[in-house]
Amino acid sequence: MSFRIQPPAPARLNRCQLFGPGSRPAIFEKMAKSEADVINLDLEDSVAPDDKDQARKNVIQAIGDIDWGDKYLSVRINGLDTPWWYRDVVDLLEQAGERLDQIMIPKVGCASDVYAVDALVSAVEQARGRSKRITLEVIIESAAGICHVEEIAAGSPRLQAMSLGAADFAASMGMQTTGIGGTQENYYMLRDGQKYWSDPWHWAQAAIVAACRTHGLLPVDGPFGDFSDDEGFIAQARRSATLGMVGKWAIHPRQVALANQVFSPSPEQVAEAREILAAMEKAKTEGAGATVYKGRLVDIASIRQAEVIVRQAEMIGR
Ligand SMILES: CC(C)(COP(=O)(O)OP(=O)(O)OC[C@H]1O[C@@H](n2cnc3c(N)ncnc32)[C@H](O)[C@@H]1OP(=O)(O)O)[C@@H](O)C(=O)NCCC(=O)NCCSC(=O)C[C@H](O)C(=O)O
Ligand SMILES: [Mg+2]
Repeated sequence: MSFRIQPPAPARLNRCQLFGPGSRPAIFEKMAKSEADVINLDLEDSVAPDDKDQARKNVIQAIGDIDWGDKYLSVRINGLDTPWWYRDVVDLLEQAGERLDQIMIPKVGCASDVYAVDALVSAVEQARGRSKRITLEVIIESAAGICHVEEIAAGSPRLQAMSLGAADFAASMGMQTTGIGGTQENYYMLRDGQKYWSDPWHWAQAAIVAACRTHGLLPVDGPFGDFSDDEGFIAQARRSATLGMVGKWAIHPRQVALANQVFSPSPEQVAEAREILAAMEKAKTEGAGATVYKGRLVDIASIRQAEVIVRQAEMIGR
């Protein structure tokens, strides 16, 4: 281990982030009643330009009016290349109540983007005497974003989470795709005439997970566009969970339960992790740093792996 100890990510559940357009207030109550851990009210790409001002007003009102329970409440502002983002930040922090937890910044390309929003948030918080410190989440969804992912992850002490936005990422990279996330028809290896599909999102996800883990942030997988394809969503989510991501976006309510299921360790996984910890505890009393569990080696690194799963289980009360 480096002399610098890896900081822990915020200890809160982030298995599913349910999105809804700020221009569609009729669904806000339904979002609040969902099983999602995080709610993202959107002012960005799901809102048409002519609706931006009204969407902002809807969101500000809903933050105060709706009972959001114990959900982490986040608002996605417009990108820093638009004329709307500063007004989003200022109006949210001047007019929305203290129930707001987080601002999500889309299309972040460098650490200065995070700095700019942090500076504005800090000024308005101070001027208005807001007592709750707003946290930030960023979306990596451009070539610049992935190139600068580590400096972005270190960009502000307010940062708690980082998501991959597969749609804008694909566009920025010039990828020949139209589907949002999941298997891409033309991304395959050929052997003996058989196609073996690979995962074009893998490397970007791994880069995001590494940057997040280095700086104590929650790495999150973004949208899966085909909300009629439950199996495809689950497969994508399982790959993300295996790589170390803690959750995934839902762009339709039917995806919420799927994400919660994948990003909650199964009873079998939890039992096995606890058995490994017990086996290592016994090995320790016998003066050993390694032992055999179900015919395979477990050692001190296995303790750290098992602890990841036990920590997840404890957060969901298992
Ligand atoms: C995708 C949708 C437009 C579909 O809406 P709709 O046609 O109303 O769906 P259904 O008829 O199947 O709805 C069934 C019931 O569920 C309610 N509903 C719909 N959506 C939501 C929601 N998001 N949260 C809660 N409840 C919802 C309907 O009202 C129906 O209720 P009832 O009549 O009582 O049965 C819509 O789901 C939607 O707008 N989704 C969110 C889109 C969004 O926010 N997109 C932005 C995030 S993705 C992105 O930006 C890309 C990313 O940045 C990247 O680059 O990758
Ligand atoms: Mg996007």
